[in-house]
Amino acid sequence: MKLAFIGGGNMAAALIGGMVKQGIAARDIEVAEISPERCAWLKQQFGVTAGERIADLKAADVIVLAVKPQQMREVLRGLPAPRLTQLMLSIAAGIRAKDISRWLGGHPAVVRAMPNTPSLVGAGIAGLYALPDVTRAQRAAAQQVMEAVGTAVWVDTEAQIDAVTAISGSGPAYVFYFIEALEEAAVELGLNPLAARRLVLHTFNGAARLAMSETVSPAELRARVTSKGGTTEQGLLALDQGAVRQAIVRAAQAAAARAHEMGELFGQDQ
Ligand SMILES: NC(=O)C1=CN([C@@H]2O[C@H](COP(=O)(O)OP(=O)(O)OC[C@H]3O[C@@H](n4cnc5c(N)ncnc54)[C@H](O)[C@@H]3O)[C@@H](O)[C@H]2O)C=CC1
Ligand SMILES: O=C(O)[C@@H]1CCC=N1
Repeated sequence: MKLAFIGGGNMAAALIGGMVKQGIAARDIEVAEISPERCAWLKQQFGVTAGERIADLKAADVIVLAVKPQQMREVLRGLPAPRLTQLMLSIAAGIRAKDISRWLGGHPAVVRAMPNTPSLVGAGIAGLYALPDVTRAQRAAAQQVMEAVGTAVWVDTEAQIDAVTAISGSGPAYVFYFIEALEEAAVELGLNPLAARRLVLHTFNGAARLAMSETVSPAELRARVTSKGGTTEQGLLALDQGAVRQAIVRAAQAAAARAHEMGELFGQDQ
């Protein structure tokens, strides 16, 4: 499968890096990226072709739209739309499939994907949504692209892509935030920064792996750590006093609301 990326920023690099690591040939990936420095970095890092534009866009089986939501309209309006028939796979937050289709002169083959940056290490999770006229083969191609770097799940309504954006698209940032905070605490408690990082990262990795391997709920796993009258109980009490659970729920709600808002703001024609 030949892939053309439009935009070679952070998320595109996570996808491309993950694909190359999984054995997808770098010669099958071409990137259109307006920053010459970024092009040089992409070439050097992954061995892919990168330049201001894609020499033969028609030759790509899938075109991955990986620019910022606010750039999408202008970028799509600049494509030779009537000559393009292949699948457009947009990873942009908020931007609706029908807007992408309209900006491409009524292009029917649009799939929205919401990946995340752990794709770089083959541990991504992506949500997928297809316009009704997307063929079975095109749906399979979209899924294949995302599964090259992790797992993919189809959602039934486009609004659910905003939810996926808030949970797993933005999610790694919430996790990194928690990691940063726990590392800070470790250092304040007297551990050296190197030891702090190792303890925290292994704790996250171990807890995530345990949760994925067990059939019991995270709540049950938490209960198994929490000895009556012990240390964890005091730690969790402080989290509850700080309303951390509610803050996490609010964070996801705020991210989903912004995804919806970006769709409204950047999906308009002027
Ligand atoms: N960063 C993340 O974790 C995730 C990002 N996304 C989506 O991916 C898209 C890209 O996000 P990031 O990679 O984070 O942003 P970014 O700013 O790192 O990447 C955007 C890239 O597009 C390039 N660009 C701008 N105009 C262009 C044009 N006309 N032609 C070619 N390249 C152009 C920029 O130079 C930049 O390198 C966004 O729509 C975002 O919503 C989706 C899931 C996760
Ligand atoms: O922050 C953003 O808008 C993008 C979408 C999901 C993750 N990053």
